[in-house]
Amino acid sequence: MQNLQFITHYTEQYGYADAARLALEGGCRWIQLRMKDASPEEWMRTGAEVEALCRRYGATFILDDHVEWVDVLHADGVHLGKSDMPIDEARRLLGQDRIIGGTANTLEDVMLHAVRGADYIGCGPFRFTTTKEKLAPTLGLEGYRRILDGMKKKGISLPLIAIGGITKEDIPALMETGVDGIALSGTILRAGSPTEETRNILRILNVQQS
Ligand SMILES: Cc1ncc(COP(=O)(O)OP(=O)(O)O)c(N)n1
Ligand SMILES: Cc1ncsc1CCOP(=O)(O)O
Ligand SMILES: [Mg+2]
Repeated sequence: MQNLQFITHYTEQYGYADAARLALEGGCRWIQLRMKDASPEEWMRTGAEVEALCRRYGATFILDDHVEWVDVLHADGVHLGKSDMPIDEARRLLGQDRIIGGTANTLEDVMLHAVRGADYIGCGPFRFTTTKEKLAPTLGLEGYRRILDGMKKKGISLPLIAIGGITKEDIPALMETGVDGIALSGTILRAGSPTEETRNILRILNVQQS
């Protein structure tokens, strides 16, 4: 599993597919297409575009929320939160070969996802972010330490990626907590060059993991 997931977000400067392309050009190989409030037509059009980009770069392509479009858009999987389809139901529909990620804010969330058959956990938010509305309580570094320690004690070894308001400067300390990777949107999209920023972030991540 990759240690950097880029999550699309619409900005004045970049559309969803442009954002994905910039992250891919910078070396990211795990893209989540997240388009809150997009119409089914936009999902089909942009989803096809991002799928083609991911294939060209050999990247993993997952959808936010929409289990029903994983097959249609030839996605590799889906990311599901608390108000989305339960992971065990998605697993029954998608089979063992698709990737299913689950959102967690507590150890209890992680335990439920583990029992229901998630492949990885998106755990956060690390800190406040404007990219998502209705945020769960922020975790900070201590929150990740606590959850990872609980997972160890329970014998849960699912990959856990940190998410929410993460900046480049946060990466060393976050990786020190033992998380397996990070998911980013704003930090990459706000950079002068999202492609160069992605490259720099991957460099920091890979130094941390070597
Ligand atoms: C990697 C990752 N982690 C968490 C989330 C949040 O998912 P969810 O709680 O369903 O919220 P929305 O993204 O659907 O607004 C995520 N998308 N990706
Ligand atoms: C989708 C999501 N879930 C929790 S925080 C978040 C947004 C992450 O984006 P950013 O890196 O811009 O804070
Ligand atoms: Mg969701």
